[in-house]
Amino acid sequence: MQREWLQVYFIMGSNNTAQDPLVVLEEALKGGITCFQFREKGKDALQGSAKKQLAQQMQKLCQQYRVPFFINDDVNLAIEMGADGVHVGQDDMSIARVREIVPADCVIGVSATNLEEAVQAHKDGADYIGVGPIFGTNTKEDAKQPIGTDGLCRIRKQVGTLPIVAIGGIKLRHVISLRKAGADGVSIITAISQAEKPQLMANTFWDYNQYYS
Ligand SMILES: Cc1ncc(COP(=O)(O)OP(=O)(O)O)c(N)n1
Ligand SMILES: Cc1ncsc1CCOP(=O)(O)O
Ligand SMILES: [Mg+2]
Repeated sequence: MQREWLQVYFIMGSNNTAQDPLVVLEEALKGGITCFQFREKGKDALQGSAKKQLAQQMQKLCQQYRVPFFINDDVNLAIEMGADGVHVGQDDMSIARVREIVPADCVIGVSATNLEEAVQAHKDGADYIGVGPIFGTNTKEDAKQPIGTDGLCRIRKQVGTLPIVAIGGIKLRHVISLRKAGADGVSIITAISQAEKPQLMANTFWDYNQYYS
């Protein structure tokens, strides 16, 4: 995995926008997102073939723009579709089991909500960790307490050069301080999926990251 993939890591499912999610994704891709995660869960989330169809359409768009396509939670769907990566949390399939069943080149991302989980995910061989929530978020109902930029800093000090993406309540104004605290990039749902102009917003996230890189 290239660390740069984590710079502007956009996540979305059909319920994160009032618009056509494919239109929003294409705008975000035009704006320069560096990775995309399909996260279809929560209220009114698509199931079965409807979920798979949307995933396939999104994967195709990502391929057109040469942006890696990851899947959240659903490791079997990721394998079936040949996704570039899969993201699992503390309550999802174990890293060891995921590693056993995915192809060798499939990236495995793991969530860490605190220092202990981060250190354990590093030991267990995660390719990157998603650290957060950093700030308060309304997007994830079961989100843990925000750990702030300080929490991120403490984790960076314990995991060496392991790639880290920060997540949770992230807006443009947070990018520089999160990069300074040791994140390789930011993971965003609402700030892009509900932006008036998703392309412009994605592009500004990209600019801020370039400023730091
Ligand atoms: C990049 C990234 N980081 C963290 C998460 C959260 O994963 P998880 O804790 O499993 O929660 P859900 O997203 O499944 O509700 C993520 N999806 N992506
Ligand atoms: C999936 C996830 N994991 C921790 S916070 C979060 C939600 C992030 O969404 P937003 O960028 O809208 O706060
Ligand atoms: Mg999960």
